[in-house]
Amino acid sequence: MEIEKPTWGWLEPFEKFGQLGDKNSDYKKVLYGDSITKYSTCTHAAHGMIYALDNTKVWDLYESRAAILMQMRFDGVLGFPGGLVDAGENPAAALNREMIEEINIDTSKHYFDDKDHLVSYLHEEKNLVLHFYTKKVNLTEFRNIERRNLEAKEYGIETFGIIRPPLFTMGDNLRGFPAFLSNQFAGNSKEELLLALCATNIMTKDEIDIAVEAMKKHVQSLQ
Ligand SMILES: O=c1[nH]cnc2c1ncn2[C@H]1C[C@H](O)[C@@H](COP(=O)(O)OP(=O)(O)O)O1
Repeated sequence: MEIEKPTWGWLEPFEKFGQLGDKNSDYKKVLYGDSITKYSTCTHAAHGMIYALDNTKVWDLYESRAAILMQMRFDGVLGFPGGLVDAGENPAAALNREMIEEINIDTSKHYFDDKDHLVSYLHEEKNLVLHFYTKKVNLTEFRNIERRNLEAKEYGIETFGIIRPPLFTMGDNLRGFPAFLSNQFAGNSKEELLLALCATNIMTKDEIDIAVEAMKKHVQSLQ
C-alpha cells in the first residue's frame, strides 16, 4: 500500500536550505549589493535581532547587558524571527512581513529598513543567502514587543516562544552565556548573534572568545 506523502513539512530536495547541521565555515560573508545582483537566483532569507540595552543586575550579581529577542523555532532549534524572501521582494520588506507573522510586531512603531542591515552570508552549496538586521529599542518598548508575541499568527506553528539569551557567565565559567551557546541554532544565527553583540558594543571580542571557548570545552566534554 502506498503511503500518502504529507503536503507540508516534508524536506523535498529543493528545500535543502532548511536542513540542520550547517557549519559556520560553510557561510561566507558577502556584500549586500552583490548578494542581490550576483546571487539573484539563490534562495534569500532575512532575519532580525531586536534588542534593548539593560543595565539591571541579575540577582544583584550579574550584568544583564541587554535584552535580545530570539525564538524557539518549529524545527527545535534557536534562531531570530524572520524568513524567506519572496520573489521580487526586498529583504527588509520580507523581514517586516515575517516579524508581523512570527512575533506580531507593530510595524507602525518598529520596522526594519536598509540602514538596519548588519551582514549577509552566502552558503554556496545550499544556494542560500542570509541577510541579517539589528534594531535597537528601549526596554519598555522591548517588553511591549515581548507581550504582543503570544497573539502572533504563527505562534505555536512556526515559532514556539520567544526567549532572551542570558549574556552573563556564572561562577563556574559555564552556566549562562557559554551554556546558551551550546544549543543548536538555525542557519548562521549563532554567528550573527556573536557578530551583533560585538557590533553593538554589548560585549567585547575578548569576552565573546572566552565564552565560545568555554562552550566548546563543554560540548567536547559531553562527547
Ligand atoms: O536566525 C536565523 N539566522 C540565519 N539563518 C536562519 C535563521 N533562522 C533560520 N535561518 C535559516 C534556516 C533556513 O535555511 C532559512 C529559512 O529560514 P526560515 O526562518 O525557516 O524561513 P521561513 O520561516 O520558513 O520562511 O534560513
